Amino acid sequence: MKPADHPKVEHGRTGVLLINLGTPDAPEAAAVRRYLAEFLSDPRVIEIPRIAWLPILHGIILRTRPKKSAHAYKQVWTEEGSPLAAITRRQAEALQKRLGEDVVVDFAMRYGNPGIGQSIENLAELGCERILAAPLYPQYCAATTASAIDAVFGKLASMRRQPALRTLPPYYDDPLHIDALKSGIQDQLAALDFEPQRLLLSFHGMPKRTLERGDPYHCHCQKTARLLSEQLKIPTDIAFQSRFGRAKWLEPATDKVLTDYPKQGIKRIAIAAPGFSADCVETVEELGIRGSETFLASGGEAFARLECLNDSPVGMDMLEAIVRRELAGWTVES
Ligand SMILES: C=CC1=C(C)c2cc3[nH]c(cc4nc(cc5[nH]c(cc1n2)c(C)c5CCC(=O)O)C(CCC(=O)O)=C4C)c(C)c3C=C
Ligand SMILES: [Fe+2]
Ligand SMILES: [Fe+2]
Repeated sequence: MKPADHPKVEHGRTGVLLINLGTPDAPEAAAVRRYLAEFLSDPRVIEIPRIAWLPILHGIILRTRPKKSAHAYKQVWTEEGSPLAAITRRQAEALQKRLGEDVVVDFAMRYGNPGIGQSIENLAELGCERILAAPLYPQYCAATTASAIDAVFGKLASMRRQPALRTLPPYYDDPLHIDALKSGIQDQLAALDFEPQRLLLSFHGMPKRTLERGDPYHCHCQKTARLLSEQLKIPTDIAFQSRFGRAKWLEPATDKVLTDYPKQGIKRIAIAAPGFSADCVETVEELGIRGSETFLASGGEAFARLECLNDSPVGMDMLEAIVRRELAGWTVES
């Protein structure tokens, strides 16, 4: 939201900045290349010494991947743009309505547009002297959460008049989050009148060495999955998707699990992605299109991809509650 679009400019206000990963501006190779160049140059994402990584990135990856990824984005693109951008915008609009005019809610993307720096400037221009930066990643990961927060602090480092800052902690095991996931899954299964033999919880993968170096992401994913499966009456499994590069990634890999299920007599499954607060190319295309094809080609018979919490009422109830909790003592009552 630009300052001019917002009705009131006052001082002493509070801003909430919802942050997600980011997405290309268009489903075309050139736009995907710009986005991937920024994303994959981030040392929080690729932890290989720059001198070794940059020639691979520019010499190989950015020459081959944009075309392939653009094909995936084309299949999921909507009238409102990339699903991730459209849903994050709707989440910000819905939260703005719920929090009222004392708070200014905006959203930003770690890579691509709207950028974190510009969004913080806009909030400051609107008179926000206190900002809650809320990376919408339930599980903490240095590649996602820390990178987003680094960018927030990086912007503040360039400001003469800094706002006060709070950051939303990870909410992977928050009962409000587990409850919302449970309702989202149960409601969708009921609407589809579908009883899966197995529910696969697919999280975005990470190189295995990040776990060995102490990143809590893997533990956070395991805990979300365990708490959720304790609440549901369906047998669940966990898997990690979206492998990238040659290093060993967290296992088991989602595509391997989907190939193996039918061999074990598991032919009716649902798949959910509780590591994503909004549907995106990784859930709609990788799970919903390619994952379904893999499972059915391996002998599976029925496959349902369940949507993320997105801006659903249960998802927004949860987001409103965890945001209000962090704003306590600022301007809105918790
Ligand atoms: C939810 C948490 C995420 C983690 C952890 C994560 C790690 C991670 N990702 C890559 C490489 C790629 N990820 C891509 C897309 C993508 N990743 C996440 C989230 C996490 N990534 C989201 C929400 C998205 C979707 C963006 C969208 O526009 O819809 C992509 C781009 C798509 C593609 O080309 O396949 C890449 C590349 C690495 C290397 C990594 C950990 C180090
Ligand atoms: Fe990713
Ligand atoms: Fe992917």
